[in-house]
Amino acid sequence: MQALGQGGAQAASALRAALGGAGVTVRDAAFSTSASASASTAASTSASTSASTPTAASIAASASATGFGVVLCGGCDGSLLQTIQALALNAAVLAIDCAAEPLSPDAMWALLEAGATDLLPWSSAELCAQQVAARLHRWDALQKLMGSHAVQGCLVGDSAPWRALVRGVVEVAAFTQSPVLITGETGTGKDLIARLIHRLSGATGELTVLDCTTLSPELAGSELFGHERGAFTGAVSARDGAFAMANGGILFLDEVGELPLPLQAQLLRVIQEQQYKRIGSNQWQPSRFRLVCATNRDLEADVATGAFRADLYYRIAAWRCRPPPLRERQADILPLVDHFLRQLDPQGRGCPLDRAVRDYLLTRDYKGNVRDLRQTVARIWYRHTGPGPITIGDVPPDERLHRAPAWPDAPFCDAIRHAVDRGMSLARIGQAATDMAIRLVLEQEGDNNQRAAQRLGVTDRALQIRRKAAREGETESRS
Ligand SMILES: Nc1ncnc2c1ncn2[C@@H]1O[C@H](COP(=O)(O)OP(=O)(O)OP(=O)(O)O)[C@@H](O)[C@H]1O
Repeated sequence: MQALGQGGAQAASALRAALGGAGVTVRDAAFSTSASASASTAASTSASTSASTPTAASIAASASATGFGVVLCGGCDGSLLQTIQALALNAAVLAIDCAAEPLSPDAMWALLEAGATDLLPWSSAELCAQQVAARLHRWDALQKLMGSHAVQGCLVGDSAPWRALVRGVVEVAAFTQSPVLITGETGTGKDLIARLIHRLSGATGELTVLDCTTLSPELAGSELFGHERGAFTGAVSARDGAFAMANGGILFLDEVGELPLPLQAQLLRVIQEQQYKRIGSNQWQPSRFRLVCATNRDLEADVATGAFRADLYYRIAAWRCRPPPLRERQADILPLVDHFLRQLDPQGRGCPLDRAVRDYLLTRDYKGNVRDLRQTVARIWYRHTGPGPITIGDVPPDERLHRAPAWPDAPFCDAIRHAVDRGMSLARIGQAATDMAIRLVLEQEGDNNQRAAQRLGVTDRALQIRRKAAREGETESRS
């Protein structure tokens, strides 16, 4: 372990040189030296994200594309966490622990929570460079895939929770062979995600989809295992089952939570042994498939009650993902509306919406999530005729029942009444409402100032100033 201290700049410089040897292009090498003995050294891959703090020496370097950062940490303090937070807004950040004493687990978690994507211990410049290079190349490949038509053309959405989900899905699909369990409410895109996993997995075989709700006990065996001719009455010819069809590809078990217990046992055996027998045959047939399952049930609760086998659950849930419901990613509503309108338009151009329709679509409650939104858009589109934007009159009469209640609504009035009764001034009430709105939107947008400002209808700079004032206000009230 090399302590950075006063040698921080040299260590960063050695790493920078070694990164060149490991195939990473260092784009910028602006140093600012450490002010303290236990200096942190920050290396960022993007010139625009180079940052130095009073306790950090920094270099800026570049992997290949933009958007990667490497931060050498000689300790962990508030200013370093702020540096990482700032870098993480625009870059995937790799932190390297170069402290004389290894960072404590709490400090490591703090770095990850501040936005570091990964954390490595410092060993030597050469080994670190290889580790950094491997991660940057992976992140670069991941970023390219995320921007590819295969992903962008099918999964619409740019909100922070949606992007985090897609990043995880793309990574597990393209770089592992892990089974995937997709859980989530109806209409959140589980089926689309399964199809995306198949496209990115590099599997040569087909995507075989089996809806477990349609598996009747009488037919399930044949559906899964296939049968020989004459195996039972009505088996006039031999037939392949799902395990045969999925060989070399992906078996997608939709609504896996509905699988009856006896079939769960049979499925487990096939997964473990990677072979099966057709009904009416004694011969084992090999089948290698990747398993992707989806359900809107709480399978862990089903395991607890015994409705779902624990051993099967841990087999199918090696990697889990949960597409968030639409209410947790409202920023995706209008892009989805636009996508569906272009799909509906025979010319593929889509159609603008007037403000009232936009507001209606943004505030409506979508119990069926994206499917519900798509159907709503289709119903409005079919009523629309002639040139010009879609107007509020195009919303079908029965749809209007879903209109969100007028705002400010009763809970809002109650909250204000409560504040007034407690003797709050107008200025204090206004400030609290503004601070709350900012906090909520920043949470939803993963602390991205630019997107939050856009949603709140203020400039980037204005939001930064407000946030700074709020932080200063908090510090004052604490002291
Ligand atoms: N991110 C998205 N981008 C574009 N279309 C989407 C997206 N998410 C869902 N959809 C569309 O919404 C509809 C429902 O999606 P999907 O069938 O994948 O949901 P699901 O979660 O599998 O639903 P269920 O649990 O009811 O089977 C589909 O028409 C799908 O194309």
